Amino acid sequence: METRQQIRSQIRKIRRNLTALQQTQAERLVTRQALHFIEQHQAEHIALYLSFDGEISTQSLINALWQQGKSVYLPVLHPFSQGHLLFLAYMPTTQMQVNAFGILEPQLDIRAVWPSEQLDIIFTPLVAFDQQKNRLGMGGGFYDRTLENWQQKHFIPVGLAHACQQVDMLPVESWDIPLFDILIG
Ligand SMILES: Nc1nc2c(c(=O)[nH]1)N(C=O)[C@@H](CNc1ccc(C(=O)N[C@@H](CCC(=O)O)C(=O)O)cc1)CN2
Ligand SMILES: Nc1ncnc2c1ncn2[C@@H]1O[C@H](COP(=O)(O)OP(=O)(O)OP(=O)(O)O)[C@@H](O)[C@H]1O
Repeated sequence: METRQQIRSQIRKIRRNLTALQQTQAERLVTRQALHFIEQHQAEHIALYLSFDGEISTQSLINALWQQGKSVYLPVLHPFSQGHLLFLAYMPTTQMQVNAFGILEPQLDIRAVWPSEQLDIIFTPLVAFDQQKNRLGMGGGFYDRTLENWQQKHFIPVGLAHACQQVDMLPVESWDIPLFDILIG
């Protein structure tokens, strides 16, 4: 069995090599599915992420949600609680900055912090997933911590991924949290 680190680097490489056309088509497919999922669940407060490293793009989904008047949130690396995320409101006017991983995130503003318990859906990035909806991320454990015991919380965690990110079986660790669903572009 391959190690988590081997799977990460393999899939990240494949993902980075998707063509612009493949990326655009996947974005269109996943946006349609996500809008349908949001409508089904009557979700109003929705956490997304800004794509990097070949991740399926969330840009057209975010634009559609803004048009519908939904509230969109993005993850921000917690300033002192290492390995934890905060979720901040994201609007077209939000001031952005580049974080330690080179990903754009809202500038920390206490007034924009939204408790994860009050989110309806958390759409998560992921590197690899399997049929059991196990999720392998970038390796920081950020979403594992956020999603801990999600069944007892209000929000639903849903992964967004390219089809090429699916693997037969992920080696699972005790802290890994299976997702409610994964939408494949
Ligand atoms: N778009 C997006 N945003 C996200 C995540 C994500 O996976 N995707 N995260 C999900 O958790 C958090 C950031 N987690 C990350 C963890 C590791 C690396 C990373 O690139 N690590 C480098 C080496 C480490 C370094 O540069 O210090 C690498 O593996 O090449 C990036 C993001 C929060 N925001
Ligand atoms: N709920 C948790 N509580 C404490 N530590 C955790 C928790 N979840 C994960 N960790 C720690 O975080 C580290 C990274 O975990 P893992 O490799 O599963 O991250 P990942 O799922 O790939 O990343 P991410 O969730 O950020 O996308 C592990 O060393 C693990 O010990």
